[in-house]
Amino acid sequence: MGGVYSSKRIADFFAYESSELDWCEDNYKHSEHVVEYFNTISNFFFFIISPIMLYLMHPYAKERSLSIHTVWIMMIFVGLFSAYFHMTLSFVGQMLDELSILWVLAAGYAVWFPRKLFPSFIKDRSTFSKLVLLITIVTTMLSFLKPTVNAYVLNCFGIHLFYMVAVEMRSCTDQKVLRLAKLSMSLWALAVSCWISDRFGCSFWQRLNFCYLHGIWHILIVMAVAYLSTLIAYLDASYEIPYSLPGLQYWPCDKWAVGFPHIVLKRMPKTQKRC
Ligand SMILES: CCCCCCCC/C=C\CCCCCCCC(=O)N[C@@H](CO)[C@H](O)/C=C/CCCCCCCCCCCCC
Ligand SMILES: [Ca+2]
Ligand SMILES: [Zn+2]
Repeated sequence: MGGVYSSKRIADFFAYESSELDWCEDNYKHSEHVVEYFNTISNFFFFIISPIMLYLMHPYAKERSLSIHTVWIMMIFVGLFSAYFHMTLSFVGQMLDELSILWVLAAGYAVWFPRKLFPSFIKDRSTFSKLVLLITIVTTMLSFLKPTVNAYVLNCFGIHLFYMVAVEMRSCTDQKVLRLAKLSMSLWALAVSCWISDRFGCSFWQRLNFCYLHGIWHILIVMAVAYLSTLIAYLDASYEIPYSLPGLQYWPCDKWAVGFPHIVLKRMPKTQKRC
């Protein structure tokens, strides 16, 4: 590790195009200060969707635990670092982008990983969260060893989440929940196809003069996370706070085919106890 990094100055790690990664979109096409213009501005969706999700999740987080808000607060930083990365294609940008994704995944696992799936030596969520923290710190350090593999490792978490949802849905009969699961899985599959196609099929897309698949991935993945996090939060609420009678609804209108999914608590026990 020392051999790779020691001969470089700090400024080199911040330099434009110092990352080994370069996405399919043409560099400096629209601005001399922004390397990949569409890939940069497509992160705008993180700044729109994150506050909406924070707002929609609030009644559930208030009842369950306010630490749940960490996930969508950290997603704002993912958008920020991702925009910085595509603006500069710098090594620091790449690491900030990838490590912020790692830490948001860690936050998600710490707050939502089902208790019934905890390893047998773990008794409560607080111990599980400490274990997640330890693994995340070690993984953060390992990520500097071979930065080019980081993105593939991160995508493996997507596969794990997909698998967990598929297993959970096998015993589910609620049509609203099944629909949400199908939507999140389809969005994720579409997003990953765009990511892979941009990475490995660039010459084909260049011939078609359409090099925007990575930007489209940004938009689809943030939507997939919005759908998935609500689904997981709903399953969590059904196990952990069943007395609050959680239900699923779409915002702004439940009858529309598309919208932001969120949890409604039909009974607010904490408030009732005080009366
Ligand atoms: C029980 C656990 C619940 C955990 C829920 C938490 C979900 C939040 C997870 C991840 C956030 C993803 C953010 C994507 C950021 C995009 C930035 C980006 O484009 N970076 C690229 C470089 O520009 C980089 O190459 C991308 C690397 C791959 C990242 C893969 C992330 C996995 C996302 C999992 C999404 C859920 C899929 C739903 C399945 C049903
Ligand atoms: Ca490029
Ligand atoms: Zn990106």
